[in-house]
Amino acid sequence: MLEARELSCLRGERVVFAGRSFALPAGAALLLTGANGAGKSTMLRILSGLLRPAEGAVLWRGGDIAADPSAHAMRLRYLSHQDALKPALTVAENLELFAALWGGEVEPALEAVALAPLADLPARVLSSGQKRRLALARLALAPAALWLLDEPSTGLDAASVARLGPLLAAHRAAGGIVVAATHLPLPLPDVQELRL
Ligand SMILES: Nc1ncnc2c1ncn2[C@@H]1O[C@H](COP(=O)(O)OP(=O)(O)OP(=O)(O)O)[C@@H](O)[C@H]1O
Repeated sequence: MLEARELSCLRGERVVFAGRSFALPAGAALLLTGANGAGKSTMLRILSGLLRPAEGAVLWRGGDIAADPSAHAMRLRYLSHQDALKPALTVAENLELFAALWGGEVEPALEAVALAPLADLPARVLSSGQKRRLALARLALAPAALWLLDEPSTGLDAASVARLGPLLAAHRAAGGIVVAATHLPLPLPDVQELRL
């Protein structure tokens, strides 16, 4: 369903990676691993369609994602390094912004990341791990075929990492695909690895 075909990426004059290919069927998961600067975040940006590869193509169900970027944007959830929260809005209001775009219920999404008790706090007072959990709550709002996750568990305590397990499993059981860049273990069984 998601295919990377002979992807190469240049940053400035430097080749970050070249000739990388993989194919992921419905329900599959891929871990992007490698040293700092190896190109994990860059690969996620290419898979999201935000960055064009120097060579190669990303295909969804056999069609180049570059042919219809807005259709690709609609099918994905891209969680970058930044949590992209509005600090003055409450925890619930931050999620309502995304619910207005994608649909879904705010309360169960907050419960999925154990943030329901903090729903009325302004996002600016959250700890860094709580901010990450609020970003992750977007995944629980409404289904999307492709999750691209950049270091999803950074800053999370052990219980919060464990809570990612059922979220990821439910997404994959419904045919969703996950690609995650990480240095840390994730609760993601039956996962392929691409070392960059
Ligand atoms: N906008 C840019 N202009 C030039 N070089 C860039 C740019 N963005 C990233 N790079 C370079 O591309 C390479 C890959 O960066 P990337 O962020 O993808 O690495 P990473 O594997 O995610 O690293 P980390 O483990 O530190 O998060 C790095 O050498 C980085 O300096």
